[in-house]
Amino acid sequence: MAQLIDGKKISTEIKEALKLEVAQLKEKGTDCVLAVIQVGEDPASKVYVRNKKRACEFIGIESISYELPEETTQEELLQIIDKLNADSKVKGILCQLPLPKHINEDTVIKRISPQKDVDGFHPENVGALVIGQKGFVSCTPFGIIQLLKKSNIEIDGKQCVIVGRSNIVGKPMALLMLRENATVTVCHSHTKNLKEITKTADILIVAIGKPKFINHEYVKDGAVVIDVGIHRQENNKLCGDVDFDSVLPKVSAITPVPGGVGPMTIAMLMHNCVEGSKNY
Ligand SMILES: Nc1nc(=O)c2c([nH]1)NC[C@@H]1CN(c3ccc(C(=O)N[C@@H](CCC(=O)O)C(=O)O)cc3)C=[N+]21
Repeated sequence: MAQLIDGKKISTEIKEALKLEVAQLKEKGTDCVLAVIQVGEDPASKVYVRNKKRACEFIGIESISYELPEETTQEELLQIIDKLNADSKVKGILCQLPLPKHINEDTVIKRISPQKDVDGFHPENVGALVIGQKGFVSCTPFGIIQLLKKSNIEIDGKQCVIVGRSNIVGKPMALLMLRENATVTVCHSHTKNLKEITKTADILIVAIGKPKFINHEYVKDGAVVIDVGIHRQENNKLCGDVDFDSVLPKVSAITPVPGGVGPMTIAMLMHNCVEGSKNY
């Protein structure tokens, strides 16, 4: 029987530990304050932002939200970021992606102070990850490492295949798995013979943004499968990039959607906020 990797449960344990830590920080006079900026009306973003605020409330992190209209100019957004950078009370700044097309995401990410960049998207934090220095690590890949460790899944020496090479998941994921001594292969839209490569994976991490793309033909017997995708289907149910029912008989462990990677992303965001608050 395959092991179901319970992201909901593991994320709750992490949040409970953080709650204690935040209370201790408060006693010492340090408040954790997270600023969350959302521009426009993307419905999926709204759900995620709501979940983040809930997590903050649970842990005792104060969240300040900025819900800005779609027409907000880049200059206006940068001014808000400058103000938050300068506000010593604010320990973390998160600007929900994607941003409207008239705003340059790279410019916005760069403007957030690396010391408050709890998403780990700033080039300084990404660079720190590359060379193994301290810095904020992107929450989704960081959460996946925690899921594997807390599920007692060995990473050292294992063959890890990552499908997807985005800046926020695929690339940092590859670096983190490398740091854990896995042998890492990154596949993407130009990869030839994808199935043959994914079938070599002891640990297969899928972040491609296509519903149920990975079926049993892509998976080796006994593999561990981590599904980063999240899609709302016509019947209103959520599914991932992996065809869960198709691969289930083959895998030794797998993350469900929902209740797998998603809740861990939020838990690691909270972790980063608390870590960031300690630096003040
Ligand atoms: N600056 C920035 N930082 C992010 O971390 C960021 C972002 N932009 N843009 C979008 C992605 C996506 N993301 C998710 C967070 C929580 C769930 C989550 O809670 N998922 C639940 C279900 C949620 C639901 O009901 O729809 C689950 O999988 O169980 C999913 C996805 C954060 N992102």
